[in-house]
Amino acid sequence: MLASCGAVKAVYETWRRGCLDILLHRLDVRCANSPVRRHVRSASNTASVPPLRMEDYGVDLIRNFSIIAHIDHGKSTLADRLLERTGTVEKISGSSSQMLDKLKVERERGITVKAQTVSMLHEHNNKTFLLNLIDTPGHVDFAWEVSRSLAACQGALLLIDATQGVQAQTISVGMLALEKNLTIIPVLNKIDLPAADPDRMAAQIESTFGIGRDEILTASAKTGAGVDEILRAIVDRIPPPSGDPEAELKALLFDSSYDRYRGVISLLSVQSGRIRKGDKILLHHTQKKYDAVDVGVLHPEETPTEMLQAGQVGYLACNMKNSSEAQIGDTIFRVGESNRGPLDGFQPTKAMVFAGIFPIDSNDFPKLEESIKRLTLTDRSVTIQRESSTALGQGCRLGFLGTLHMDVFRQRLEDEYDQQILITNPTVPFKIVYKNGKETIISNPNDFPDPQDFGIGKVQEVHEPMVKATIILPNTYLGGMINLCSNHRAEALDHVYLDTTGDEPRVLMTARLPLAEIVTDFFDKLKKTTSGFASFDYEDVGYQPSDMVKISFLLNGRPIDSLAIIVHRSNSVRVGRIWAKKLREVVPKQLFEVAIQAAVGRTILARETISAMRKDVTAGLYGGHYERKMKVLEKQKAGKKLMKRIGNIDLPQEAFYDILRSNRS
Ligand SMILES: Nc1nc2c(ncn2[C@@H]2O[C@H](COP(=O)(O)OP(=O)(O)OP(=O)(O)O)[C@@H](O)[C@H]2O)c(=O)[nH]1
Repeated sequence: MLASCGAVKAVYETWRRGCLDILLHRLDVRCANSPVRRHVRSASNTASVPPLRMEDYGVDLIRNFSIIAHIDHGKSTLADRLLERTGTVEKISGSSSQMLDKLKVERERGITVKAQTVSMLHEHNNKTFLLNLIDTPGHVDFAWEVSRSLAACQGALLLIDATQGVQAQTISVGMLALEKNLTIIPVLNKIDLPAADPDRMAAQIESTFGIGRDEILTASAKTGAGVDEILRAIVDRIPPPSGDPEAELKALLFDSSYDRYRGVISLLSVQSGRIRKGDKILLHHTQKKYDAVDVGVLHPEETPTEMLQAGQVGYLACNMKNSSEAQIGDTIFRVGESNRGPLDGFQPTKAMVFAGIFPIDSNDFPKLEESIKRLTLTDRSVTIQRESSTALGQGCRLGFLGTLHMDVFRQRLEDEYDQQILITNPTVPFKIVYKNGKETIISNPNDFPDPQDFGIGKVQEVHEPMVKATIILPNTYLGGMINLCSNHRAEALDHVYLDTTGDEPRVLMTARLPLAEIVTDFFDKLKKTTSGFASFDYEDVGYQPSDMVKISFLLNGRPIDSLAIIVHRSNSVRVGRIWAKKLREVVPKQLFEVAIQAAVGRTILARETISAMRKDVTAGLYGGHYERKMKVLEKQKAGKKLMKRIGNIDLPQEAFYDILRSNRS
């Protein structure tokens, strides 16, 4: 982990600007002089270092692969070892470890949220191979990143912690790789740990994926043991990409980022033909034309090359100023060629969790909106819509792939854009089915129909999104977990034993759960119930009718729109009471009595009362110093700016902050 936030920000900015010498110096990455290492260079000293000749790497010398695994099983650490062992960088240590986790949020939380690409050169049987590695996130919320990355690969290292074995995400990412017909190389990692049990874990891999034990490698990404065998397996087992460099250009745009000087930088995987610096290119989706100003590979930083050809993965800068023009999954053609048969793109992402984001000071909305737009350039899975609230002013309603995704986005807004924000309670998208057959999806509780719209009104019913949850846990915790799921409206609970060897058999449990139940405190409860020994994954399985209601919270009869929530009717009284109590703690006393109510339509579920503040009868009796009085008045005025008015009640911004935070924790 880097020493301080400032240092991380500076390094990150430097990296973005392409001041590579400075970055390499800071990361303590130095070049060595071996024939392969001579390319460990910086873009700024290309005069002294021979450029990479991409034409030397025909498809038979290319291997495109990804590392996939459950969270924390060691992907980024293994990526570091591969970078070292191939001489792409010199020894990685201390602050520069987990080189591919570049974002501050990744370094602080120790998780990968953004897939990264890096090209390495590797000598094998007297030939130099070009290995393109795509490091992917492990958490379910970032499965879209994994899926996109796999589209540019022919093989995947499926990493499994030899002390923990197969976990929920091992299954989901492994299955994703199998679906995409990738060659899987299973690797049991962390064999240096005394608790490692490679034989037992190999049996799990065999029973889960049907992969023979003789195909399973063992390694320690920490010590470097087994890394040479992994490199050998990458070259020997993963098939080279197909594609004819002499054919017309077709390249898949699989990721993009924004550089404030050069505009959009796209990552592409060339499927056929060549793309050269200076080429005139065409993007299929927008039919817009650009000049390829710079092409190259990430080695590990941007290294310009003359061209990229079939089978290769690299970056492209083409003076694209508007990031929405770089559609992820789009095909890049060359102007003047037939431009037929665009490549299969990607399934668009589906936001599973929505929340409103508001500036602490309403005057900061334009800055906040700009920052959100910039940040979404590096994370295209976020959806944005403007939203305005009587309580919180102008803001944006954003859609995320999950609650961790939402939290990471919030942290990136704070870290990278210095924004101070309020974020409302997450809500899932509900489907409103009308009697005339129409359907709408709502992502904001304030759009939920009123109770009178049901029954004889125009609304037929409400549907909520469901997920199929997969939980892997030691047998001891099975009873507790079944209870937890049942308390969260789970259906179709089932379980099978993954293995029956060892002291503690492990169970794979499945259940159908409402998504709304897992976006609140489910993960915390799951951790507590299983002492942190369970792993959890879920997939979307569509909508089903459900008896949902909207709870509004009122202050002296006036609703606070930003606090409204949608819950299942069976939970409404309990949730209404808890929230009314929490509100009582954060709403300051006024000169009059304040009634806090939780209500579904006109039905009051809970009420709390804040008694009136006693008037200070001595106020004004003592003259005091004029300047001091003015100072106090000025201070109050500044404070008032951050106050939000609900009816005749002034609420400090912190009250919203506290209540919204307490509901997330
Ligand atoms: N003892 C030991 N520790 C390891 C090994 N590989 C990784 N670790 C440690 O395991 C933890 C997680 O490693 P990461 O490389 O961040 O795991 P990851 O899979 O990239 O994690 P995400 O990006 O969050 O999915 C870190 O503390 C590593 O130092 C290993 O072979 N042996």
